[in-house]
Formats: sequence, structure tokens, C-alpha cells
Amino acid sequence: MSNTTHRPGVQIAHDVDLAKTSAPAETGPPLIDLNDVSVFYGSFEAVRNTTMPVAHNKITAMIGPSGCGKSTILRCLNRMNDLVPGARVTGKITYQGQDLYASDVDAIQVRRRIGMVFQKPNPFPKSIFDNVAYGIRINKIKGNLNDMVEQALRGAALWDEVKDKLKMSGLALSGGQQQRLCIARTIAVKPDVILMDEPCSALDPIATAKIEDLMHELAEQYTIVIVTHNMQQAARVSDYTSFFTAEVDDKGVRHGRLVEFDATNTLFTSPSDKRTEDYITGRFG
Ligand SMILES: Nc1ncnc2c1ncn2[C@@H]1O[C@H](COP(=O)(O)OP(=O)(O)OP(=O)(O)O)[C@@H](O)[C@H]1O
Repeated sequence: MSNTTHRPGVQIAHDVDLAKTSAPAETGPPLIDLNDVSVFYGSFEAVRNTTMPVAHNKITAMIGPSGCGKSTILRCLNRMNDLVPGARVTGKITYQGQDLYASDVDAIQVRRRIGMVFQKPNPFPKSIFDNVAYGIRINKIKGNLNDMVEQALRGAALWDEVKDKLKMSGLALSGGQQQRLCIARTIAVKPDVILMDEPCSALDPIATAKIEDLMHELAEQYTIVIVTHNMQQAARVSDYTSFFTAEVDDKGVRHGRLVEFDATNTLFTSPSDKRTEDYITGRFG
């Protein structure tokens, strides 16, 4: 069987026995583990044979040129692709050792444990307070609502800026504040994992720096997976990085493919694969 293996320090390798691979010793078992994952939209295989771990309380970045399937893989991690008609996932994704796609797993519960922050800040047209309280209310999480909202806003480094205007619309905030509001809304329901799909691409450099600082703080409590177009950002914030590319098959169809997964420092300073090196040195992509 042709497969690819992407444990730290291991470049893409075809025809490798997956059973011989293991998670990095320093991080223990991965919180999320992707094993030979392919994703289809209808008959189109968008991403092929992705095998990589997501380490607990670390930041894992996914980088690569446009269309190589980073967002597609990210959306598999909390079953967001279930909402896309025709989308299909093969291979295995485990979360805390359990098959995320087993028939008895409730996708809504998965999305509560594995939250998502999108590229464009998308607060609800509600007050700042109600944006953060939303998930607490619909999930009927017990506790003092005011305290939980404050805690989430503090966790998202937004409390000091909004504590006197909690009734103001979330849409009246700046773009960077809106993104931190969305992060507060995500952490209000106390997930284990935060998925971030290019969370800074709509933000200016100052707002971006605030989100990057915040990510470091959040990583003390949460496992984070971030898709970013910005290689410097991946190098600054992440502990592990996976590099994807798009390969054209003999019928001329482009498929996303994981090329290399490693500790971020290693991937950026001594990549194992020429394609990674070409990308990070700006020779292509
Ligand atoms: N809902 C969808 N239906 C059909 N094809 C899709 C869908 N979403 C993505 N694709 C296709 O899957 C492939 C991977 O797309 P994806 O958005 O995951 O790539 P990406 O690496 O995140 O790209 P970008 O960096 O531009 O956001 C592309 O060919 C894209 O056109």
C-alpha cells in the first residue's frame, strides 16, 4: 500500500508501514491523530493520505500554497466538512484515542470540544455580552453567566477594552477586537482544541501581533491548530508545522498532499524535503 508518514523528523515517504511510526516521545500520545486521511468533494480527491499528529497543548501550524487542502484538513478535525454536501473523509482521525467519525459520535458535541475561529471575524449581530454568552446558553452550561462571560473575555485579552460597553453591538468593534470577541465566544464553552483558519488574514499588523500573543497564552490551556498563509507567523507562533503542497496527477488533476511535518524550528531551518525548502525560501508558492 502506498502511504505517507509525517511524524516529526520524518519527511514524506511512500510505501512506508504506518504501524512502524510513533508519536514524538516528548509530547506523549497526540490529542488528535490523523492516519492516512483523504478528503473528497464528490468524486474530487482534494487532499490525499494525510498522516500527522496534533500534540496536546501545543500549536500546530499548517502552511502551503493556495488550494493544497489546509482548510479542508482543518475542517475535518471538528467535522465541519459534514456540513458540506458531497464531502467525504476516508482514513482515520482519532481524538483522545477515539474515532472522531464513529457512527455513535455526535458531531455537535465534537464541535463543542473542538471549536473554530474563521478567517473573517464573524460576530453575531448581538451585544458583546450576548455574543460570548451565546454558546454558554445554548449548551446550558451551569454557573454564573456574568462570571463566565468575563472569564472568556479576559481569556481572549479583550475584557479591559470592552468591560464598560458589554451591551454595545459586537459589530461595532474594530476588526482585531471582533476576532478576539470570536475567540472569546469560542473559549466560553471551554473547548479542548481551537482550530484557527487564517485568523489574522483580515487584520492589520498590530491586531495580528495581539492575536499572536494571545495564541501563546491560550496554548497554556488549549491545543491550537492554525492554518496560515504567513510563514513568518507559523515560525513565530507554532511548535509544529506541516507543509502541504498540491501535486498534479497524470490526468492533470491537482490533489493536496502533506509533504513534511516536523517541529517548527526544524522544518524552517533544516527541512528534509526539497519542496519544503523551495517553499520556505520563496522559490515557489
Ligand atoms: N466545498 C467545496 N466543494 C468543492 N471543492 C472544494 C470545496 N472546498 C474546497 N474545495 C477544493 O478543495 C481543494 C482544497 O481547498 P482548500 O480550501 O482546503 O485549500 P487551502 O489550502 O486551504 O487553500 P487556501 O490557502 O487558498 O485557503 C481546492 O481544490 C478547492 O477548490
